[in-house]
Amino acid sequence: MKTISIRRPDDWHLHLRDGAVLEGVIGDTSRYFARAIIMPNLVPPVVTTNDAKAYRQRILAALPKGDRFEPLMTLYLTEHTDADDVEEGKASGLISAVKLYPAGATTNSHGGVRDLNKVMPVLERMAKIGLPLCVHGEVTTPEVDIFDREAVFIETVLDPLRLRLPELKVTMEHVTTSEGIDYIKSADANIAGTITTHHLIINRNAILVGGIRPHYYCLPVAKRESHRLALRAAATSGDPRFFLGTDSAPHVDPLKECSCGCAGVYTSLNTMSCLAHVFEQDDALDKLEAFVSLNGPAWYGLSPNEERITLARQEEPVQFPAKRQTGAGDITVFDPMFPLHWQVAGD
Ligand SMILES: NC(=O)N[C@@H](CC(=O)O)C(=O)O
Ligand SMILES: [Zn+2]
Ligand SMILES: [Zn+2]
Repeated sequence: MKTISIRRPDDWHLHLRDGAVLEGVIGDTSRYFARAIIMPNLVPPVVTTNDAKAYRQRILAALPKGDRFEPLMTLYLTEHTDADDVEEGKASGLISAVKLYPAGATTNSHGGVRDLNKVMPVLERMAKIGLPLCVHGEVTTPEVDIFDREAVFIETVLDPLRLRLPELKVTMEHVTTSEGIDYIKSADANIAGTITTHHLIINRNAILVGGIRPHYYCLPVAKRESHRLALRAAATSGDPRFFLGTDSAPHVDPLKECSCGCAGVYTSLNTMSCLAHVFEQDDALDKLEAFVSLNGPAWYGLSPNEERITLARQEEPVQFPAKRQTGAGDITVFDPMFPLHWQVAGD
C-alpha cells in the first residue's frame, strides 16, 4: 500500500463560528490539524484582544476530549481598531494576525473597512511590530464584475498599499486567480498567499453547469479552469510563499439552499484526503508536506509541528459523511466529485 508520512498539518484560514456550529465542526479540524488561523467574522465580530481571548476560551472548551489544538487568533480590522490594543494582543502572544475585510466583500463583512486611510495608523503599527495582515482581496465596487474583483483589488488596493507600506507583511487569503499567483511570485518580500482545497479542485462550472449548486458557491467565487491550473501549479511547486488555508466555512444547509444562499464551502472533514489526491495527480506528493505543514509556520514565524501523520492510499474509495450534523442543523461536506482513496491513519 502506498503511504506517506508528513509533519502534522496546520490550517492557515479557518472559520469555526460559535455556539452549536463551533461545537459541531471543531472536531473535524482538531482531528487532523495542530493549529489554525481562526477567522474573526462572527456576529458580532472579534474586534478587540478581549473579544479574541474570550473566543479562544470558547474554542478550547468545545474541543473533543483528548484533542490538542492551538487556535491562532485574529482581530477583525475596523475603522475604530485601536493600535495599542493590537500591539498588546501581539505582545501577549494571543494575536497572530489582523484581518482586513473590505466592507461588504463577503460573509459578515459589513463592519469591515470602507476607507483604508482610516486604518493606516493601525497598519503602520503592525508593520513596525511584524504582525501580518490577512486580506480578503476583493473590491466591492458594484460596477466591477464578480469574476474580476480579485484582480482589480490587487491593482487598485493591494499594490498601492504595499508600495505605501512595504514593511507590512500581507497574507493574501484564498487566492483564486492567476493574477493573484503572479502578483505574489513577482514580489520581493512580505507577501504570501493561502490557497483553499476546493479552489484546487473546482472551477466555476461546478457552481453553474446543470443547475445551480450552492454548496460550491464561496467567495472569492471559483474562476475559470486556467486559474484553477495556476493555483494547482503554485500549490504543488513547493514555493514557500504558498500554503494551505482551507477557508472551510460552515453554513447550515437552509442558509445555502435558498434564494440568496450564503458563500462558503465546508471542507475540514475531507481536506487531507482531497489534497493527497490532488498532489498525487500532479505527481507532487513530495511537495504536500511543504504546502500543509512547513510553509505556513515559516511565514508566521512558528516552528513546524513535531508530531507526524500518515496518509495511506486505499484500494477501495474511502467514505466520508455527506453532512456534518450539528446542534444548529446539518452542514453539507464538500464533494470533490471524484472518489477519494487517501485516508489519514487512525480514521
Ligand atoms: N469564503 C466564503 O465564501 N465565506 C467565508 C468568508 C470569507 O472567507 O470570505 C464565510 O465566513 O462564510
Ligand atoms: Zn474571505
Ligand atoms: Zn474565509
